[in-house]
Amino acid sequence: KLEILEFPDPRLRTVAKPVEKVDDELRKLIDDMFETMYDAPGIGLAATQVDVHKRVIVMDLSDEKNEPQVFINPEITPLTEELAPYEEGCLSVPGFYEKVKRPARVMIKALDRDGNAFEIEADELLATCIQHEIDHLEGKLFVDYVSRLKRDRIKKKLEKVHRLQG
Ligand SMILES: O=C(O)C[C@@H](Cc1ccccc1)[C@H](O)SCc1ccccc1
Ligand SMILES: [Zn+2]
Repeated sequence: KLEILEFPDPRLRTVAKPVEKVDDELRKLIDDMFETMYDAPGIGLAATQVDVHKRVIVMDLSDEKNEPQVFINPEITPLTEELAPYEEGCLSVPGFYEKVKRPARVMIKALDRDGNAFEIEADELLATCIQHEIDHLEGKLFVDYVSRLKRDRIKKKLEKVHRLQG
């Protein structure tokens, strides 16, 4: 299992670099990310969250936890101006949930775990989750979409928890 960085850790603000080579070493990272995500548990995880600054995302939205999806060097294009709200959480901001509005339908182009290019259209939870994960690769967190006041309160509460953990 890999350790998940927690807000306000400045390493979460790193902009991830594109993957050069989809090789066995990268596939080992991907497998470790899936193990970490399923254990958390979560439905998505970006490499940034485990302090690896490469453009790699893993996701599994299925109830049975048997539909793993990998997005390497993802590119996203909104397909509508319509925004859809969702009560988002984040494994890097444990215990906090805030309403975030994001484009309701997006096109995603990425490489899969074998390095093959693919393109999918996403809506609903898939659209929300992939946009949340791509934000991580840009060093952005869902708390960046709430007021400074709310964000500072969340920061103070988590800093206290981290102090108590020693
Ligand atoms: O990136 C993460 O931290 C994992 C996120 C992914 C996510 C955030 C917001 C909306 C959808 C997905 C979550 O912590 S995974 C936990 C979860 C499970 C079901 C629905 C929403 C979030
Ligand atoms: Zn997150």
